[in-house]
Amino acid sequence: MTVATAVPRQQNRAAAAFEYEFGGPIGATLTTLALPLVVLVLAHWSDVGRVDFAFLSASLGDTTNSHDPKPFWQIIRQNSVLCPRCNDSDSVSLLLRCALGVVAWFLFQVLLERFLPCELVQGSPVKGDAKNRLTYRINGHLAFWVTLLLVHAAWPVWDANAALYQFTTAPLATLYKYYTELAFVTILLSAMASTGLYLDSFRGQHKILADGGDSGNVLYDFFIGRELNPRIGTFDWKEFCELRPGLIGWVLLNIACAKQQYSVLGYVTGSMILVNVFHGIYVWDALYQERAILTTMDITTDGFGFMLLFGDLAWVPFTYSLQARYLVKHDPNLSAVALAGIVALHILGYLIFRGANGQKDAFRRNPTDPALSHLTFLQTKRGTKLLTSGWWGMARKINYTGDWIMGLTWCMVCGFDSAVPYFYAVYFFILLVHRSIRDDHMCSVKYGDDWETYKSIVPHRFVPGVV
Ligand SMILES: NC(=O)C1=CN([C@@H]2O[C@H](COP(=O)(O)OP(=O)(O)OC[C@H]3O[C@@H](n4cnc5c(N)ncnc54)[C@H](OP(=O)(O)O)[C@@H]3O)[C@@H](O)[C@H]2O)C=CC1
Ligand SMILES: CC(C)=CCC[C@@H](C)[C@H]1CC=C2C3=C(CC[C@@]21C)[C@@]1(C)CC[C@H](O)C(C)(C)[C@@H]1CC3
Repeated sequence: MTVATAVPRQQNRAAAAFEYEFGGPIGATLTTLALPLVVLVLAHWSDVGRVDFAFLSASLGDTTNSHDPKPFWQIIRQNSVLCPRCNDSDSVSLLLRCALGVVAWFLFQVLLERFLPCELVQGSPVKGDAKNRLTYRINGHLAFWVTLLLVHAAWPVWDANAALYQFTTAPLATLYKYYTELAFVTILLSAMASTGLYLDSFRGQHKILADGGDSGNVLYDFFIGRELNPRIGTFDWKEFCELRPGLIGWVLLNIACAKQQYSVLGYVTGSMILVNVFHGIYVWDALYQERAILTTMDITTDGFGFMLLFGDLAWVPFTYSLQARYLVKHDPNLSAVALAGIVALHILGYLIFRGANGQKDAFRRNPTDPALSHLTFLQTKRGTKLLTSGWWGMARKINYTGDWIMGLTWCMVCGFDSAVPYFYAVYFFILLVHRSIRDDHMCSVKYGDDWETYKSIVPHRFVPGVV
């Protein structure tokens, strides 16, 4: 059987047009402009608890917004720093305080990454070159716990003897109060950082470009990312941004929402506790398994551009915490039986997610691991093996299915009174289907006919025997 030799795009560009994704330059540009607005509109909708366009009309945003300061769009419309008639000193100082807070948060996580004890782990061969492997500092799990400890202990000491919900007046409630403004500032700084990384990828010949990030179109390359592994010394921008400030910030925003709910209702609801536990487990798992990210497509294949940087720093913390923000003022009053059923479904999703990702990561790290000796695989011309039994014999992307089931339970725990919390389930479904198509294409290029053989052995993508 002859195997088609995949020719990297650069060598092949002269022969064929560049293979754009995400709708090419126009799609990438529209996405770049639209996503930040989606973050801010979702922050408003989760606060008012419904799909609401009043802030677009003459009437300002929801006047029942109990938290102060005003929602972002009211600042925009009322002499904010972005308006020529700016004379509201409050909005200027607020946005500046938020900018300082976001930068301080990022640098705090950098310090933890740099100075906490770490394990040095080799990444996958860069673009398949076995002689070129990067070293990563793995200490995200420790950074997670050190952050939570400091955030809750560095201010008035949290009285461990107090009832579970007798929170101190820690600044987490402030974090919630400035949520929308923090999102706006984070988006702005992400765009600035993306621009810097984009321009930096033109400096020096040592830069290794991602296959998909060198189209020559400035708008597309800015979105998708030119450089594969942007680094400052041993500091890896892509791995750091994907796992630290955004994920850990997400947990802090959730806790801030729980504290805010307590200050509004006088107690924390079962749904709010569950959302914090579900999301906390998800982030903890990602950091506990930090090394597993080194074999994912974001690290091995995708460039680091606005999409990933904005996704890591703004989209994840401020969109993934929507359920917690919604629950601050909207208690679905779910019964214990309903909550127990949601917990059972979440456990099922987690077992599939962790089982599949853990099996593939262990197999990639050591295919001869005795614990995996019961599994069958396809030896490919590329040199790597493809699992054809176990989780990866059931469906080609069963890890996505487990992840989506967990995401669905995050929505369900908010009840069924509003569509707003279900944004995540819809968005995530679209993202995972699109991602599976991208990965299928990349594996087809990597493995040629062997990938077709694998697909004949494992014909279904998400649900065994179904789809
Ligand atoms: N919460 C969120 O927003 C998101 C979560 N995720 C989650 O991240 C996790 C990782 O997903 P993702 O990064 O997309 O990549 P995957 O973990 O799905 O890995 C895909 C790669 O695995 C390898 N592979 C594919 N099939 C096999 C097989 N049968 N045996 C061995 N290796 C195989 C291939 O790489 P190679 O052969 O070159 O090693 C392929 O490119 C998923 O659980 C997903 O749900 C992902 C995106 C967003
Ligand atoms: C719409 C938009 C801005 C898209 C950008 C996509 C990013 C939000 C996601 C791309 C891949 C991601 C991963 C995770 C979070 C979302 C992004 C950045 C992840 C860190 C979540 C936790 C998981 O355990 C994970 C480590 C497997 C996962 C890696 C991919």
